[in-house]
Amino acid sequence: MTQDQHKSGYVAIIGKPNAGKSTLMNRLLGSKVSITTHKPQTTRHQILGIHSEEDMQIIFLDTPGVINPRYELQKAMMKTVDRARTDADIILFIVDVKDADVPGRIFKMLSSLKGKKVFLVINKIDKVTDQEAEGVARKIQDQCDFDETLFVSAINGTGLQQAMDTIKANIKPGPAFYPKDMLSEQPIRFFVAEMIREQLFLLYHQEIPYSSTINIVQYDERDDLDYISADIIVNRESQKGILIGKGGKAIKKLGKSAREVIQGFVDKKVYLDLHVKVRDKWRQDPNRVRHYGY
Ligand SMILES: Nc1nc2c(ncn2[C@@H]2O[C@H](COP(=O)(O)OP(=O)(O)OP(=O)(O)O)[C@@H](O)[C@H]2O)c(=O)[nH]1
Repeated sequence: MTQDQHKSGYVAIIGKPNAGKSTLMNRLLGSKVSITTHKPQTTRHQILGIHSEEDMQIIFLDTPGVINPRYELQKAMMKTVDRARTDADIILFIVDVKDADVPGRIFKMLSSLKGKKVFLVINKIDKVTDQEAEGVARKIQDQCDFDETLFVSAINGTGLQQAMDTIKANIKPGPAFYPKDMLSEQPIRFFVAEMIREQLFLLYHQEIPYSSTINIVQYDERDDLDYISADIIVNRESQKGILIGKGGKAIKKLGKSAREVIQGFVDKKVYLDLHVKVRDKWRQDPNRVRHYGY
C-alpha cells in the first residue's frame, strides 16, 4: 500500500460536563480507555484513544467538560480542551439531549474554528422521542453551522455505526502516527491512577472526589503480583477523615473495588497500598497542579 492511500486524523470530543464524552469515545473504540461516572467533571486530562485499521488511523481525544474555570486545576483542564481543539481535524461537539442549553461562549469557540469539520452529536437519545431529539438539534443548529449532525445513544450503541462511518468518510490521507497495536499513549501508571480515581468518584460524595487526586508512588511488577503504592491527595485535613472512614472502613472499600478493577486491567494479581495525604489547597496551587500531572 502506498502512503497516500493511508488515512489518518485527530478527532476531538468536546462538550459540557456529563454530556457523555468518555462513554462515546470508549464505545467508538470498543474498549474502555477513559473513565466514566455519573458525576460531572470526571475527566481531567486529555485522554487519547487510537482506532487503527489496515489503511486508516483515527486518534480520538477525550477532553474535560467545558466549564468556566474557578481554580487552577480547572484552568489546567480548560487548557487541555484548547489544545485538543487546536490539534483536531474533526470536532465532535456532543450535547446531552436533556441538557441542551449551550453557553454562548461555546458557540463562539466552535464558530472560530477554521479549516476543521465540526459535527454536532446529539447524545442520550434513548431518553427522548426522535421528534424531541430533532427539535433539540434544530435549536442548536440555529446558533451555529455544523458540517454534520449525528444522533446517538453512546450507552446503548444507537447511531454509533453511522457516526463512525461519517467520521471515517471525513478523514484525510496521512500516515499512521502510532503503532497499529497501540490503544492509547499513557503509561500503565496513568490508567491505574485513573481507575482509583474512578472508584473514588463512585464511592464518595460532595466535594471529596473533586478535592482529590491520585499519585502513584511505586509500581513494582513482580513475578507473582504487581505491587502498587498510591497516595490519595486531599485538599484539607477534614477530608482525610472522611476518606478513611470509621475504623478505616471507607478506604478499605475503595481499595477493594479499585484493586478488582486494576486486576481486570493488568490481568494479574495486584497488591494495592493506599495512603491519604493532605496537601492544603493543592487545587489552587499551580505548581502542585502541574506536579500531579495536570
Ligand atoms: N441514558 C444515557 N446515559 C448516558 C449516555 N451516554 C452517557 N451516559 C451517562 O452519562 C454520564 C456521564 O457520562 P461520561 O461519559 O462520564 O460523560 P463526560 O462528558 O465524559 O463527563 P465529564 O468527564 O464529567 O465531562 C454517565 O453516567 C453515563 O453513563 C447515553 O447515551 N444515554
